[in-house]
Amino acid sequence: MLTLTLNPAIDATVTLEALRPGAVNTALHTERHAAGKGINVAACLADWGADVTATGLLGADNDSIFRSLFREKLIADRCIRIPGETRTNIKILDRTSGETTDINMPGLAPDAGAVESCIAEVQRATDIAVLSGSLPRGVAPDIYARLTATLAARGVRVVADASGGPLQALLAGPVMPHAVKPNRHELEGLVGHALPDTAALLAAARRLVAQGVGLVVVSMGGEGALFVTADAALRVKPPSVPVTSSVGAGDAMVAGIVAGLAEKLPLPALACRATAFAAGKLRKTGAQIPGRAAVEAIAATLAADPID
Ligand SMILES: Nc1ncnc2c1ncn2[C@@H]1O[C@H](COP(=O)(O)OP(=O)(O)OP(=O)(O)O)[C@@H](O)[C@H]1O
Ligand SMILES: O=P(O)(O)OC[C@@]1(O)O[C@H](CO)[C@@H](O)[C@@H]1O
Repeated sequence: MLTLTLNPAIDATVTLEALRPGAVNTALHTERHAAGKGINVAACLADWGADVTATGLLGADNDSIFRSLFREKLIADRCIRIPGETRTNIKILDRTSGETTDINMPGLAPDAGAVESCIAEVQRATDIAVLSGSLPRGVAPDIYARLTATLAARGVRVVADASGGPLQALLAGPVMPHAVKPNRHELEGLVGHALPDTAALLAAARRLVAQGVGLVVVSMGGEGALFVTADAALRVKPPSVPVTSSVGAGDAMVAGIVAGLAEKLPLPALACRATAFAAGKLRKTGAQIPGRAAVEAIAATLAADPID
């Protein structure tokens, strides 16, 4: 399996006792991780034991943290290097409220040649390709739609985790992805209005399925996720686990979906596995899951309940 991250990031996580805007805040602790949505998915899949390739666009001037991650987790590095530094995104963890504040930078502006080289790397995918995250400046919003058309024509299943214009363009495109994982906010952005309850989220997910998306997973943070196909709609409530950082929980869930699809799991088992991947990640900062046995143990405690 292969993941694409056109706009990766180094996540600088800053832990504070309590965030006070407008004041001098003294950090308790800081950590830096190689990240970005597709890189996070690759890291979780590698922890699961999957054979995974990461491609995307990395700034050549600060790629050592990514090289270390790829080496440590045995992820095949097919990322294109471009001049400059990969962006650093700030993640502020407030210990008192438990909330995270994200400050995401725009990232590098790659030239057309680098994007084309990256597109060529994506075409090496053989089974499942994960297209994740925002696009760097200057990249056309229909890139995920175009990639999906060429990948699907070769029988590669596309799993997409996008938002805004790239998600709109993907779902307006001629070929639907195999699976998408919008969070509540991303789905609201797509349909253009609030989705205040489960019934509204389910109706929006069903419209995407009717359009041809095989599996729509709507993630709802601490409220769990909906898993919707043409045949079934399930809800999985997350286990109650201590949350160190929810950054990348959605990416861990995407990794769990991919692992489930790769093994052709029936929908209830796939839904529990994806939720277990996310729960396993929550204990740690950075995209990582605790390993196969621990994730399977979490999944065994979960239930996928039909909804309608
Ligand atoms: N506070 C939490 N408590 C329990 N489970 C959580 C919590 N936050 C997230 N999860 C689990 O992780 C899944 C994905 O989370 P979420 O909906 O926040 O994804 P996301 O918005 O895509 O996240 P990100 O962009 O940070 O990766 C949820 O469906 C749930 O199973
Ligand atoms: O700019 P994007 O691609 O939307 O989001 C980037 C990002 O917030 O997503 C990951 C968490 O999902 C982080 O590792 C990273 O900083």
